[in-house]
Amino acid sequence: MKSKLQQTLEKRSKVITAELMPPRGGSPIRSLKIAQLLKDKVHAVNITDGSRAVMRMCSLAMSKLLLENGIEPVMQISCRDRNKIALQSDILGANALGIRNILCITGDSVKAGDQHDAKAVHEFESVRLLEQIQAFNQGIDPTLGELSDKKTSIFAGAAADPSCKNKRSLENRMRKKKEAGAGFVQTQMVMERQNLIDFCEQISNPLEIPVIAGVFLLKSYKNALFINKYVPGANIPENILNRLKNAKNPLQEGIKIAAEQAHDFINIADGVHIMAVKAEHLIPDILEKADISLEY
Ligand SMILES: NC(=O)C1=CN([C@@H]2O[C@H](COP(=O)(O)OP(=O)(O)OC[C@H]3O[C@@H](n4cnc5c(N)ncnc54)[C@H](O)[C@@H]3O)[C@@H](O)[C@H]2O)C=CC1
Ligand SMILES: Nc1nc(=O)c2c([nH]1)NC[C@@H]1CN(c3ccc(C(=O)N[C@@H](CCC(=O)O)C(=O)O)cc3)CN21
Repeated sequence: MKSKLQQTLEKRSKVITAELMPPRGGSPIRSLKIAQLLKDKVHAVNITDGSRAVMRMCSLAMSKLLLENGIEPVMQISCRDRNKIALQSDILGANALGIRNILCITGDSVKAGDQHDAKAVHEFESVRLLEQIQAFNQGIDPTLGELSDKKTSIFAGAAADPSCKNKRSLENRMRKKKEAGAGFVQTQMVMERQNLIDFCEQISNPLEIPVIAGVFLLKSYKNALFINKYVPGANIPENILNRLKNAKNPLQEGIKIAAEQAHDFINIADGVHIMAVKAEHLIPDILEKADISLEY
């Protein structure tokens, strides 16, 4: 059975996804309460895997907990923390647990995080991870020819940054991801609409790969400066920084900016992915202000 995300993209309807960071502790209760708020507002909830190289509960466990609560997960897998045997076993385990969507990413350097002495593995990068999922979906065993206990059925996605200056390298990398089986692209937070338009027109549309555009809630001017400094690939421009700096209520201004972007980007791309770190409860408000919903 195909995931809701895959089915929606295949029938060319717009998708809405939201990002949820797993808990920093042993209890999922708080995160699940937030997930409940998103339940009927998005097609799927994306669970990060040690994003920014900061420790959190594993994406596999949190994705399974979402499934148990009737919410479709997109499990992120980063290649930073596990060798290929561990990555392979997590893919098989995710499939067995009913997780149908996996977002494959290379993973930020441990230097981006708060445990700089952690060992980075990086045996695979995003394209090799996608190739591995494609092989499992075809029933191919890494050493024995054929998987003895059935193939997997995973809808794999990739990340991309439409603001990447080197368009040729962006296109080459995207083509490799498509060839490796990527069925969708989730973008880095988009701050300049023209970058998204160019990416869709020049790269993703010709490759026939659907794009879910990243929208990131900036909670304040200080938060935007933090994101620019600590999130690799983030580049929040002057005009947005100034809006936050001059706003009487910066959080409301951030919600307004995110809503404007979501409203705009959903018509450029195939959907939007809303990220609101430590403020996921505000996602329904952003969607309402953007005037978009599941039936958009
Ligand atoms: N090892 C290799 O074989 C190769 C490595 N590279 C380099 O490795 C690095 C990683 O490249 P890729 O695997 O293409 O990166 P990736 O597939 O993990 O991510 C692509 C871009 O998406 C953004 N991103 C990261 N995490 C994201 C998330 N959770 N949601 C949305 N967007 C996110 C980042 O801006 C990133 O640059 C790059 O610097 C690339 O030039 C490039 C070619 C080959
Ligand atoms: N390179 C890259 N790595 C990522 O992990 C990533 C992206 N890009 N782009 C899309 C989203 C954005 N991500 C983010 C962005 C910000 C925080 C962050 O600010 N985390 C702080 C919390 C700050 C707060 O309290 O608001 C932290 O301490 O973890 C975490 C993940 C994860 N994703």
